Amino acid sequence: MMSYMRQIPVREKNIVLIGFMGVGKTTIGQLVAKKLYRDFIDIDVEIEKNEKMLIKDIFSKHGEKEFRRIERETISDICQAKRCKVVSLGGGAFQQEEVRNVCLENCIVLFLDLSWDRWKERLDLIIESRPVLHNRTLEEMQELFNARQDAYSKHNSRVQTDNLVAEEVADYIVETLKLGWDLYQPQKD
Ligand SMILES: Nc1ncnc2c1ncn2[C@@H]1O[C@H](COP(=O)(O)OP(=O)(O)OP(=O)(O)O)[C@@H](O)[C@H]1O
Ligand SMILES: O=C(O)C1=C[C@@H](O)[C@@H](O)[C@H](O)C1
Ligand SMILES: [Mg+2]
Repeated sequence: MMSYMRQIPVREKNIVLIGFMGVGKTTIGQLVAKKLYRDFIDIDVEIEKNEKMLIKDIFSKHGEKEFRRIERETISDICQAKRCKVVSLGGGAFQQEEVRNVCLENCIVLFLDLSWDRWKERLDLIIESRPVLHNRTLEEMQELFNARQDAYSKHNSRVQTDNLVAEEVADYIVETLKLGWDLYQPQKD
């Protein structure tokens, strides 16, 4: 018997924002959702709601490995079960192959790209609530930033955000969507 792949129509696909911590996934995701009249889901917020704990407390009480398990399952469930959402991932989520696969198979994955020099200027805004940055020197943060770029390169489209405020990035995304995406199909792992 023939089996058919269940195809999700492009306009119903969730839009997933990826990129390093602090590039603006949460801020811009909220704006894009509003402009497209879609619901917004922030995976970090979802995890904190479900676990009734702050992420930094999950890290300190249960460790990063357990956080990554919860993160992977949360993303997998949402990306397969939901449609028409704007979803912002946490900055480390795309390091996991299973997360990359479920997002790229079911959603439109959009990479928010920010240069290291611009990122450094945001450090004070985010450091307190991002346990992954704690106890790291600036050089070690840069190593992490560089090491993660390979995973972020698996996307359907990229926005360079260095010279744009959040509202401008969101407008750019919405305009591009209206005009029709120029989507790449990244190589599978
Ligand atoms: N385009 C932008 N220009 C200037 N500041 C921005 C921009 N986007 C976000 N910010 C600021 O940078 C900080 C981090 O943004 P945000 O929390 O949205 O990042 P994130 O990518 O969701 O991080 P994480 O991966 O840790 O969840 C916030 O204080 C936000 O106001
Ligand atoms: O980049 C990371 O590894 C993280 C980013 C945040 O969004 C949170 O998901 C958590 O603090 C880990
Ligand atoms: Mg965020």
